[in-house]
Amino acid sequence: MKVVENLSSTVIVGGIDSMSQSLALAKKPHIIIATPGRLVDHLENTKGFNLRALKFLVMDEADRILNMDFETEVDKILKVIPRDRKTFLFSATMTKQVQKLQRAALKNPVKCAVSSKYQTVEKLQQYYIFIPSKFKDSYLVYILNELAGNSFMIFCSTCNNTQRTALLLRNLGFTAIPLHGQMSQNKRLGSLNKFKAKARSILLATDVASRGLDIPHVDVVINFDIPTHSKDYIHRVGRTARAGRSGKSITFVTQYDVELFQRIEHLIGKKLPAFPMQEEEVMMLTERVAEAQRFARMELREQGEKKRSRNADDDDTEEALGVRKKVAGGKKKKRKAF
Ligand SMILES: Nc1ncnc2c1ncn2[C@@H]1O[C@H](COP(=O)(O)OP(=O)(O)OP(=O)(O)O)[C@@H](O)[C@H]1O
Repeated sequence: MKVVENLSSTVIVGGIDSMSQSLALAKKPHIIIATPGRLVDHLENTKGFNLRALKFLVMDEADRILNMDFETEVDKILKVIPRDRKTFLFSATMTKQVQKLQRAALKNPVKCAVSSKYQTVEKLQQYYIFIPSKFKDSYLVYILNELAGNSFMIFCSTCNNTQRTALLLRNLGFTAIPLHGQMSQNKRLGSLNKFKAKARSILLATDVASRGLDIPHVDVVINFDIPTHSKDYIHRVGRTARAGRSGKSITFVTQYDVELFQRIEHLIGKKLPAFPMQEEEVMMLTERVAEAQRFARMELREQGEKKRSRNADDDDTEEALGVRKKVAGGKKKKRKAF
């Protein structure tokens, strides 16, 4: 209780404004919320800043932080904080590898779990579709039309595919916006805010958005590219059906993804039903989709060239040049366009 009463300030250390962060840290805040890399940067470069008085270390999404991706950063942080502290690890999925957990340097650890196996919430209706890889885009458009009126998060495996798919959908009149690691912090926040404010109904993202985002109005999660690590499935579908609400998830399974999908079903201990579809209706979309694919490729190329020539990050599809107009005859079409 004493700790809570004494809390006077919190600093969030993320993004790139290092100077204002340094000023905030100089005021000796009680709570610092940071990514490991940014924290190490301040520990090494911000005069007078240290963590010698630290009492509590909290790792949210701990399995990710203890992963080898953050090895150097976490090791550096653990070296400069007191051994005598309380450490809390949180995550919907936790690594079983003792070796990794040992890295958090726990003493007499206590584990609290809401379930002994990985479970998704009851109000989440989970489906899969088994389709040929070459028709993925057409099936996506079909599903978006079928479930029109909902808010969607669509997960792709690469930044490039996220950007391409966003352009494709925009060319077809959907209000889609991308979010991925090749976008600047400002652009990412911009995308997120437009989606949060319901100004855009489709957020396309890499796994950068699979954890931690709490946007209550997400109705449907689509795994357009199946997650390679099955635990990521749990985090991705957890973006919908939050806090007692209901939601849907649809996982695209192509001829190349069967094994990964079986691993997901094994992990969640469930056999998923197929999402009902009218194949003939999907096939009727292929021509329009092929045209939009062609323009999306052109836009992607134009954006790449613009970026190279200006060396700027021009990564928001909303700034795509006039190619979209050529598809839509200069007018922005409404959703459920066909
Ligand atoms: N006890 C509660 N009663 C009602 N709503 C709650 C309660 N606890 C949390 N919530 C709400 O549930 C939502 C999800 O909470 P939170 O983002 O903390 O979950 P989480 O476990 O960190 O999720 P994840 O790590 O998967 O992103 C939030 O909108 C939060 O306000």
